[in-house]
Amino acid sequence: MNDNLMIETRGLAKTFTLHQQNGARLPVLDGIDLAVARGECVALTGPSGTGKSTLLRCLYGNYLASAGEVRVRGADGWVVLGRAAPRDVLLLRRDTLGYVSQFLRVIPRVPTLDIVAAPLRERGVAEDEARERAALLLRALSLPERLWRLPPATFSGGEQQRVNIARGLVAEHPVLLLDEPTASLDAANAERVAQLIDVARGRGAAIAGIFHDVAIRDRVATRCFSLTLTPEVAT
Ligand SMILES: Nc1ncnc2c1ncn2[C@@H]1O[C@H](COP(=O)(O)OP(=O)(O)OP(=O)(O)O)[C@@H](O)[C@H]1O
Repeated sequence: MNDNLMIETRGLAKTFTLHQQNGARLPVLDGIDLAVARGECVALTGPSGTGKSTLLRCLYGNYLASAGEVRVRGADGWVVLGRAAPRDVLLLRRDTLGYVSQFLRVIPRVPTLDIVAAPLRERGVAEDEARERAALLLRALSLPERLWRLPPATFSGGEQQRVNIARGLVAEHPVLLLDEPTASLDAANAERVAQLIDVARGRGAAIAGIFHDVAIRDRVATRCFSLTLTPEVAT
């Protein structure tokens, strides 16, 4: 097996069962074999509704596979997400799997700097160092320093997205899952995020992401993984 592989899916399928719709079944992913190695940034591509976000959520363990499996290389070896104990999935998320969703989940009254530093503190990094590293990232993302002491609830969409990215990148997880990390950003800020993605790849992170903006995708992705509509959805 390739020593550099960090994520692997084998025959992954995901079908949603819609309980509110008389149990209607919606097949979204089928037979997905995806492998992402250290230093790669794989862009998930395909038309709307082909399951790009669903695939990312399966890789994070938010959605369980209907068939096949998702494996992630944790600190102590491979973990099969569907079979792992909840505690092991939490440890994997703390130490290995970073996820940057499109929108920041705002925690009332917590200042921006603490929101960004939290993943480091959860891993036992001392308060001062955690804040220093958080500040470095916020500076790299050009978030004005006057905002760092404020909770981000009232920030603009682009400011909130940069806080979210800083929080997702700060712990330098070996695997990064990025769901449209530049969707709300102007070109200059999108380029700053692209530079941070390059830095993460440079330290050996394995990255899978959704980048609707073709220019950004071409800028950051080392290759594309294309999804197509499953036959049942296409008809
Ligand atoms: N939790 C869910 N329950 C039921 N159906 C879902 C759920 N999540 C996603 N779907 C369905 O799965 C399909 C794929 O959705 P998904 O968001 O993964 O697509 P996508 O390729 O990321 O789309 P887009 O490019 O438009 O964001 C859609 O038809 C969606 O309605």
